[in-house]
Amino acid sequence: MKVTIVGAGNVGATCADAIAYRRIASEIVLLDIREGFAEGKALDISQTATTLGFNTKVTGSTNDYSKTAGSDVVVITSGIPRKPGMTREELIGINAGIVKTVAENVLKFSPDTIIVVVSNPMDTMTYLTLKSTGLPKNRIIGMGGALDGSRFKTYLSQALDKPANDVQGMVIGGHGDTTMIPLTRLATYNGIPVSQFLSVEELAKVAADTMVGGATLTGLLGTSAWYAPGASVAYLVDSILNDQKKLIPCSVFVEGEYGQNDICIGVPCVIGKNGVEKIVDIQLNDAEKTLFAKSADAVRSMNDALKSVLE
Ligand SMILES: NC(=O)C1=CN([C@@H]2O[C@H](COP(=O)(O)OP(=O)(O)OC[C@H]3O[C@@H](n4cnc5c(N)ncnc54)[C@H](O)[C@@H]3O)[C@@H](O)[C@H]2O)C=CC1
Ligand SMILES: O=C([O-])CC(=O)C(=O)O
Repeated sequence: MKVTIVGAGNVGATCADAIAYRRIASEIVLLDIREGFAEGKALDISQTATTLGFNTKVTGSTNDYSKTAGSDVVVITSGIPRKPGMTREELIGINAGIVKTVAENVLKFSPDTIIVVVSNPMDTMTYLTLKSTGLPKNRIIGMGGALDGSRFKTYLSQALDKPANDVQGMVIGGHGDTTMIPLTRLATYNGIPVSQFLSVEELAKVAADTMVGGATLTGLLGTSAWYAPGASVAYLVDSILNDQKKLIPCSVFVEGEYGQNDICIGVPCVIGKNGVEKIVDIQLNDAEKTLFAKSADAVRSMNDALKSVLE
């Protein structure tokens, strides 16, 4: 199975590293516009093969898409990341043009691929990819919910003082500082509602910390995060390539689900070899429904900014 990752920067290279190390694919191509950069990252990752014990072929390419031919999955991480004090939405002006061109180039050589969109603002870039390529909606997947969920579970585990892998939880809605919806009501510690252990105030703090999880890291690092994002992409790619049918919140095109139409937004999806195989309808309560509708309005209004790019 072949995976191409466009953008060999922090997230792209980390994701390639995780996919190789975890033996998720047999071949990885990293592509970047910076001369020699993707080749360098690929060579460095290749040289971990014997110490980490994988045989995945990892190669790099400077903007030569013919090397990506026949990819089963293409991950788009090309574009600029935010700096402290910025929102993801502020990246739209530069990233929209990059993502649109990259998607066009990728499809010339891998017409049957599934595209995973990572570049921010991710929900908007996912919608742009869907509209500009005209691909069926099951083959365009925005990655955000897997990462937001992993942050949510980390903050929950810290509040509970319990191991992270004993905690279950999900984040739906937009992948934005104000649009994310951590579903605290449904989060559990090994199946026991976390509300049995944490106060309303403690749960509200976990939710608030989760929502600004990316901004907190951007403030600490001076650019946005990459270890958890890269690992989250690998987790998603694994479910596609190995047909694991994991339930992962992803930004996908909705047609009536959760009461919304004509946007890409984070909803729980079964992810397998066909990409998005099912959107799972969770019974939200009234407060959650209101939050989801508000999140969808914000995501929709960002799509208006794409009009000139989509013309
Ligand atoms: N959806 C999510 O959960 C997350 C999204 N992101 C987003 O992912 C994107 C990448 O972030 P980083 O890797 O940290 O940035 P980075 O700056 O480290 O890497 C981006 C790479 O894209 C390359 N690039 C730019 N234009 C290109 C083009 N036309 N073709 C090929 N390559 C091109 C650059 O040369 C650079 O190497 C950002 O937009 C960031 O906001 C980051 C973390 C999580
Ligand atoms: O915060 C950012 O800009 C990058 C991102 O999407 C994340 O780490 O969640």
